[in-house]
Amino acid sequence: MTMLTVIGLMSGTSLDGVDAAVIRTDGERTETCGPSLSLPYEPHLRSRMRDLLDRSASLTQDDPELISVEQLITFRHIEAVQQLRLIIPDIDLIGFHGQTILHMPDCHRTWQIGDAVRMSRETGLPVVHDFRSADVAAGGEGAPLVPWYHAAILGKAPKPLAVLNIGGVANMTFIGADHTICACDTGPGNALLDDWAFRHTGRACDFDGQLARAGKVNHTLLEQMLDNPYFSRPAPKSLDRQTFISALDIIADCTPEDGAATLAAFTVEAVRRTPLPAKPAIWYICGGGRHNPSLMNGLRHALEVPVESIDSIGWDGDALEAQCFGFLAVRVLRKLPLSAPMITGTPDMRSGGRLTCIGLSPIPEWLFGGV
Ligand SMILES: Nc1ncnc2c1ncn2[C@@H]1O[C@H](COP(=O)(O)OP(=O)(O)OP(=O)(O)O)[C@@H](O)[C@H]1O
Ligand SMILES: CC(=O)N[C@H]1[C@@H]2OC[C@@H](O2)[C@@H](O)[C@@H]1O[C@H](C)C(=O)O
Repeated sequence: MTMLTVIGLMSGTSLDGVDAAVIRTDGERTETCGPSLSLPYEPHLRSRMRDLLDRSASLTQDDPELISVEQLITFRHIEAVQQLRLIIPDIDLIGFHGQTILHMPDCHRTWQIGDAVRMSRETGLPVVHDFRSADVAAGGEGAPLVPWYHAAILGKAPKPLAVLNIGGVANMTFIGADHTICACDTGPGNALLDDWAFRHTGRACDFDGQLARAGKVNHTLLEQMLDNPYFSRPAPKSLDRQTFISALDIIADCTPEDGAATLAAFTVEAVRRTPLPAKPAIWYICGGGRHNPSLMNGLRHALEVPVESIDSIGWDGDALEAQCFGFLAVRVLRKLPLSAPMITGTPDMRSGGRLTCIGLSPIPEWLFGGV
């Protein structure tokens, strides 16, 4: 199979910025991972994105604020591509996830913003995007999609294992001794903690878990948060960033420290309660939440098996999601599955994603000829 050099781009539910990574892959194997970077969104843009999330269910495509925010985040993604191309000029393809502003798989709706036409025009590269729509249209959860990548990169690691990505929302991939996969969103990741920290400290997150460490978990309020059928529902299942936003009301009267401790415990306890086919021998943690010692210590205590950063086995836990959307972009070109019953809950395996290619001349043979 032809190996392509791809830039993967992810703007996650933390709303913190764009993660971008170069990967050389054929959509089944990864030959090398190149440089990666993160470009933060400036605080005003973050707050405009938050406002959009609050009214996303009633937004229309022609909403002027939506269009304006979409252009700003697209511009930031283009900057990320330009910076990576200064290091690796020869790029074949871009995998552009965009920013999720709404995720309602029960209504067959999921919505990622990001202007793929502009991305293709300004970079002169083919762009794969809209990774989730075909899946929800087919009755799937539309997320998580990263298990394909976890399975590819951890093929040789001893099983059973689990990978936990702590982004705005947290999601896990379980890979059994027989290599079967089970995957789902576990519950909140950092998003609630970020919102709480911002409200009380003006900082974008509970930096190094300092607030949570200084507080006490309020177990009564924690149980109230966990009193939700989501946590006993079997996988596959997925979440919108805002699903558990009422937790912030539940802890409204807590001190900033106790509120943060209780939210960190919420993230951890949701992972502990996730129904799994077997107990993993080890959990590998990726995503920004692994930088928060309150979350990592909580997980180590709750899961009773080794809990390690995925960096400990040579992967960059901050770049993994961006690499994943580079990997998935090649799967889209090759029409390999993005959906599967055990991952997103579709009735069968199927491909997805869309290709946008503006003004490319000549069109490379591998693009439509099959890679
Ligand atoms: N030093 C740190 N201390 C505490 N939290 C941290 C630290 N560094 C990063 N984080 C957390 O990680 C978050 C960013 O994580 P990440 O980049 O994985 O999110 P994301 O890309 O939005 O993920 P997803 O797409 O999975 O939702 C920040 O919003 C913050 O909460
Ligand atoms: C709808 C959506 O954007 N979901 C994201 C989000 O962020 C984490 C979690 O919720 C996960 O389900 C997914 O992202 C990862 C990259 C995925 O699809 O695997």
